[in-house]
Amino acid sequence: MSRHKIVRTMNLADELDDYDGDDYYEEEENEGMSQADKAKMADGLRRVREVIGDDVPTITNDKIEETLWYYYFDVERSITYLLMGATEKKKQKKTAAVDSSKARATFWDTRDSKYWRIDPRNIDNRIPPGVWDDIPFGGVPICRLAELVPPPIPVGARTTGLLGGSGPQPGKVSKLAALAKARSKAKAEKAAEVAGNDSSQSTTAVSLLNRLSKKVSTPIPVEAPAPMPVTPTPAAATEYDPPASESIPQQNDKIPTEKTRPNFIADPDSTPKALPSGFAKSMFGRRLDEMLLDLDEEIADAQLIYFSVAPSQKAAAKAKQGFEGPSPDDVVIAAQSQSKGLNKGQKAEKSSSTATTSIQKGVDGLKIAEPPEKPTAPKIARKKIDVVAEYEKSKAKRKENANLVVIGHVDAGKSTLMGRLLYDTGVVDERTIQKYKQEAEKIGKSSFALAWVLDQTGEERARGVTIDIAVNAFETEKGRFTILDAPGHRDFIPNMIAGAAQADFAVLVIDSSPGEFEAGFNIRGQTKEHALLVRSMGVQRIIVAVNKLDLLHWDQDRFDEIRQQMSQFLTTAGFQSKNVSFIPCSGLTGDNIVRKPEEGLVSWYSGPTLIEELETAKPVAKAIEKALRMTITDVYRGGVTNPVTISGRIEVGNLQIGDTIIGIPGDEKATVKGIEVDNETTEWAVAGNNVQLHLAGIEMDHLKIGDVVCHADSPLVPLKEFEAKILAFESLTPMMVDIHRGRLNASGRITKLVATLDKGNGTVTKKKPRHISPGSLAVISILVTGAPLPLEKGSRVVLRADGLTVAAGVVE
Ligand SMILES: Nc1nc2c(ncn2[C@@H]2O[C@H](COP(=O)(O)OP(=O)(O)OP(=O)(O)O)[C@@H](O)[C@H]2O)c(=O)[nH]1
Repeated sequence: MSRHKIVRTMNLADELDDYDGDDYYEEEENEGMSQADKAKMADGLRRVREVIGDDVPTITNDKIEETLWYYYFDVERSITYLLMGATEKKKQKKTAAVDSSKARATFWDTRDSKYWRIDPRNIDNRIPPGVWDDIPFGGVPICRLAELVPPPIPVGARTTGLLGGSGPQPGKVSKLAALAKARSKAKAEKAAEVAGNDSSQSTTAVSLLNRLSKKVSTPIPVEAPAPMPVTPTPAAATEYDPPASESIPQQNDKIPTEKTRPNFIADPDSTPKALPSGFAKSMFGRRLDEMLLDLDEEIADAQLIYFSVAPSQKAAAKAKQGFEGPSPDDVVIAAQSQSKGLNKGQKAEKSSSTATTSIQKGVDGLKIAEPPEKPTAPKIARKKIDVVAEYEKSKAKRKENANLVVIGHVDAGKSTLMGRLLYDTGVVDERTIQKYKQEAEKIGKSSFALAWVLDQTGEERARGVTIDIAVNAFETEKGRFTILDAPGHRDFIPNMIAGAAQADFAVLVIDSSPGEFEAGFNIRGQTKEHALLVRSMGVQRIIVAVNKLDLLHWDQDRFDEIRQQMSQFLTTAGFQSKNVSFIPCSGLTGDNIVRKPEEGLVSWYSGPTLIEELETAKPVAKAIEKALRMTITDVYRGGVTNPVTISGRIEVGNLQIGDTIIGIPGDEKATVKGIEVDNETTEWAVAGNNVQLHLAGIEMDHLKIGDVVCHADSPLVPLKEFEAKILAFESLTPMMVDIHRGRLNASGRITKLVATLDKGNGTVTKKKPRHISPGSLAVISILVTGAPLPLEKGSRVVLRADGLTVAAGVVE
């Protein structure tokens, strides 16, 4: 079954329930050699020795272990490499050539080992025959080696789910969020059960009946006890406050009011005695009271409440005992009022003086916890840097960062292609790929080894499907790129929207194999939906990677056919043809990604590789002098010295250390005490930078994913109702919609269809249309059903309904 078919047929709820997602991380976190690794190493060493023997002097145990480690304990490859190395050495002695290990050592020296990624043996063509036969990886030209940065902190949704933002999140939640919620609820319930949660036992009818029915196995003849008059005790009325569901009032019953509610505990003799329900009678009959006496008190008490019958004397007496004397709260309140009275010079009443003394004693030992003080913003010097001028000066020195979102239909090969890009640029090393390959093989998904570079969570790997945006970065001689690998599956489109909201340009991956391009391109496919969405989110430049051409023996006709159909569609979707390009490639084999193709494709294609095309795609100039706007993608503790750190991409404006900021819709201010751009500390940052801000004077709880960071003196004003210019993907009428802004989504309603517009010049073609047809440009009015959303003129929004993207556009 193809992977997307598996996805379609699987029950996500079950999958989520079954999966214990952290397996993959556990191993990652283990920096040293684990016991399992040690065992594998010992076994590998033994097996290599069995084949090679002990008589090759250059092959030491250390060498074998090093090789096994490098090939992730693959004995066969290690043997091939070691034997080839020995042969090489002999040759080198004769020719006095450079010692390969020396060359390797030099390479190591010149680079920070942390960033060392490329095996030089791939570069100088000394690859042992057969080593890579079944792995089409490697072969990175030396000119492509780049100084590489570790990926930035992954976006918050990896840990926090789809929703974020301050304030309530009313209305519908996405399917994934709902599943996650259900899963945690189930877990919590399970935990409560295990812990023997008394309160749930006493109020849960089912569990109670289960317990009772275990104790009472034989039915008992029915005879109802005589009804008792209700004698309410108003003084202690609040001690019993049954939930509405506990007793169903009979037709002539008066619903007990606050004053008339009975006091079971204070006076057992005056306890109201109602008739047991029919169900109770049939279960327990006349012996109901006696049975209650026999049961343990805890069950008896619960039974008392559930069946609304008289309490057992024993249970009531015990309960009464427990409530004799003042409660701890009473003690505190009495002491407080007494001390207040004393402060005012009032004399304490003589009759209560004894009690007061004992209360006072008790109070002396008590302390009322003060609410934690809000951290005060320390004075952080603001250097009054002219950020715009500094940015202009630094432009020549700095490599520009571009965010690229990778989009396309499910299974088009997005993650594999990006894994390949990261591998061939050296961000991911050979050993990691080998490890992924072996692990993927174990679960029958060996072709996903490269995709696992991006698909890091257990869920994603187990299912072979990208769920959330993965963030990675790589650098070339000309630029720095942040990859946002978006999920292709339609269930995870909200995550894809979050990625598109931060992108400068898009790489649209197309599976060129027969039937697959068509599946993605049809009305239910994601190729069109993704392309429309990114354009609606403001992305102007799109690179179409016509992928998996290796499966078609680099068929030029197929490439031309796809190019022709896609060009037509992308132009109608609003992309200018100068901003659209097509790259034939294979993520799996690596042809035309970083490495120029050597055969097949080369017979008819001489254009740029994907990476060359990326280097030409300059991000659009940002408004760095305008008011600061940055959507928070993560909030976390950045260490002891940085208790509150946020990350995100500055969309507009600039900021510097010492600035006072506010996260809208929250109202707490904070001071910026440190800034990191692409993991380097800096004093200022501008629009387009992916930043981490270390904050002072605020607590974590006051900032949420999805909040918009502004300068405190120019905050955004959240909107409850707004007009938006949108492109309709589906037919629109006044209807309920989910409003997506980046990673946030909230429920709303289209209240008015204001007008349809001419696509060419934006003039009004019809006022107050009765509906808006798919493909039309229109202005509509939207009401947010919950709390106002952090939106303003120019904010990009996407509207979804019933799992479909129905429109996208810009707030007017
Ligand atoms: N032959 C061939 N197979 C490929 C190529 N690229 C990807 N695949 C295979 O296609 C399958 C799906 O690849 P992924 O990279 O997971 O696809 P994806 O688009 O990221 O999937 P989602 O994120 O779940 O939508 C895997 O089995 C890959 O090995 C390619 O260029 N050639």
